[in-house]
Amino acid sequence: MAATVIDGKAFAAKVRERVKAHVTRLVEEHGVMPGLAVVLVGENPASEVYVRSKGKATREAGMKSVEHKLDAATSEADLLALIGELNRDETIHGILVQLPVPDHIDADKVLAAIDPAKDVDGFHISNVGLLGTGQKAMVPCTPLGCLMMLREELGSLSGMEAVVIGRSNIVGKPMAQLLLKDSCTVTIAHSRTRDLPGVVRRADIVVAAVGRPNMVTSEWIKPGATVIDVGINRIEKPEGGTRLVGDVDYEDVAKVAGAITPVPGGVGPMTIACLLANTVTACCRKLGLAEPEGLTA
Ligand SMILES: Nc1nc(=O)c2c([nH]1)NC[C@@H]1CN(c3ccc(C(=O)N[C@@H](CCC(=O)O)C(=O)O)cc3)C=[N+]21
Ligand SMILES: [Mg+2]
Repeated sequence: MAATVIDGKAFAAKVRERVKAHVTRLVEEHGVMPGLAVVLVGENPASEVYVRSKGKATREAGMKSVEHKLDAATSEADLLALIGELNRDETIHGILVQLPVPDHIDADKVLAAIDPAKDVDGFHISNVGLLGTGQKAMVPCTPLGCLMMLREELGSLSGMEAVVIGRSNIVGKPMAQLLLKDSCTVTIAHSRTRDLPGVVRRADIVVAAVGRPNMVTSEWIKPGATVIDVGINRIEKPEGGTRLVGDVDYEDVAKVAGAITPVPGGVGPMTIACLLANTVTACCRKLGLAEPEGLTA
């Protein structure tokens, strides 16, 4: 039986509608328009595409969108000064500094300078610590989007075996925390894991976030498992040009999985929807309002 395709694009559209409804309420009942600032340092064509689509999605949701494009030679001090201004700006509820930043800038220092309450990426150590101790945090957008899709597809995740492939601070580790919070038995596997296929074969839920095109194949997958593909790899096509593929060999894995996310059209659109969701959440928290329904973990 062929796997169910988890339509991230369609689900993201639903989340964005929810975001829009909350934004309308915030504007009409509280006179506050949530604002998101995205900061991009240097020229990277892929990053510029993401920044543009984030800005467009933000405006479509009825929110304020501010983009700061800084020269690649911008000093760390100037970037920190801009973050300070955005921290103090009452019209800005969310701040995202697009990663990676150029080598002469210390990313950890930059992330630590963002007001944790405005840290819509959830990368500040204070949010990392809050999430890790089960407290109210800002949750990183990609793992949050993956969790929303898993809950939508599977209902309760309680007791399930989850294997996260990849141990990055932006996906693997926070993903594992969220799955643990939903009472999964969680394994974080990575490049040094012995018998990676054998470990992944135990999983009811597989989240692949390694950055290796088509690495996960059908022999790794327990029949019926739910597979979330976080990879976004641009590869050369034999006939010229490039195409986007995930970390999962989609055609192959779809033959045995119960459900699978495509690339593109899976995790990517959900990441952007969750960025908007986090901006609304940050705004609601600042105003002392209840957590916005359907937008948090
Ligand atoms: N501080 C920070 N936060 C981020 O969240 C962040 C970042 N830095 N740096 C770059 C990555 C990348 N990223 C993506 C978001 C959406 C898609 C997306 O919507 N992708 C579409 C396809 C887009 C295309 O065709 O290129 C899809 O998967 O369907 C992709 C990638 C967020 N990132
Ligand atoms: Mg790794």
